[in-house]
Amino acid sequence: MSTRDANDMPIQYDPAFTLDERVAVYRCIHTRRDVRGQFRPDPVPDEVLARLLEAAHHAPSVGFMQPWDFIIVRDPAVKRKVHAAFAQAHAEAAEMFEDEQRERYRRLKLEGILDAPVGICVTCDRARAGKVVLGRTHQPEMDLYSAVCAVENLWLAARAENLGVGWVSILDYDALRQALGIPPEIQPIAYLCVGAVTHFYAKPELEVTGWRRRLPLHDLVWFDGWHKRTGKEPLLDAIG
Ligand SMILES: Cc1cc2c(cc1C)N(C[C@H](O)[C@H](O)[C@H](O)COP(=O)(O)O)c1[nH]c(=O)[nH]c(=O)c1N2
Repeated sequence: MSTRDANDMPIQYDPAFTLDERVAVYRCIHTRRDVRGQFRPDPVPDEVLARLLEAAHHAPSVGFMQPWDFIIVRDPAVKRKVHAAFAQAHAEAAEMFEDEQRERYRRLKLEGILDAPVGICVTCDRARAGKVVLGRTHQPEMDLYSAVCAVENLWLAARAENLGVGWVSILDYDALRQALGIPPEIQPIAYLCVGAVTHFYAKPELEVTGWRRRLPLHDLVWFDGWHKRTGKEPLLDAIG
């Protein structure tokens, strides 16, 4: 079998996923969880961390911009700075909810910054590929979305490595910049707590605690236009 196309471009030699591989990919997607309170202190070996970063670095990016950097946080003193930034934002956030919901918010565990053996901050260098970027000409925020794609790749790879990841976004960007020495022109995207876990929950914690339920996919699918559906589409039956 040729490994080059008619234009001499290299092609994938064995492109089809086997059934087992396909099952594994979907299992990874469906069992990935946001982990907050179940971290174990065991260090994450460098070769595993390297695989997670490779996975992140192979995410799609607008114009192949690869706008990300990855700050690895292991020093407890640095983690404490990030945690202080979280505590400040968390207190402010609680005030934004009303009455009974505020109390419920306060009871939620929403980060594992000090418990997780590693933190990874994913950032976005918005100027990395110059002023005019292929694919970003009309949607300037595409570089930010690209960095988020890297986060998701890392999150899924971590699940496949049996590691938990928790995204902490209850953080003021400038406070996070200060804690990690991130220059002002670099946009922090995600602070991720990463590590081995005691267990993965079967469902999102926000679902189990009654904060919010998973919406039926059936109600979110439309055809050939916003909010168009006859109700007889076989795809909707297939979704269930
Ligand atoms: C952009 C973004 C930002 C955050 C999150 C996610 C994403 C995508 N999530 C996790 C979020 O609550 C979680 O993904 C959903 O509740 C669904 O649960 P599973 O991820 O399926 O376990 C999250 N969780 C948390 O405890 N503290 C946080 O600050 C955040 N921030």
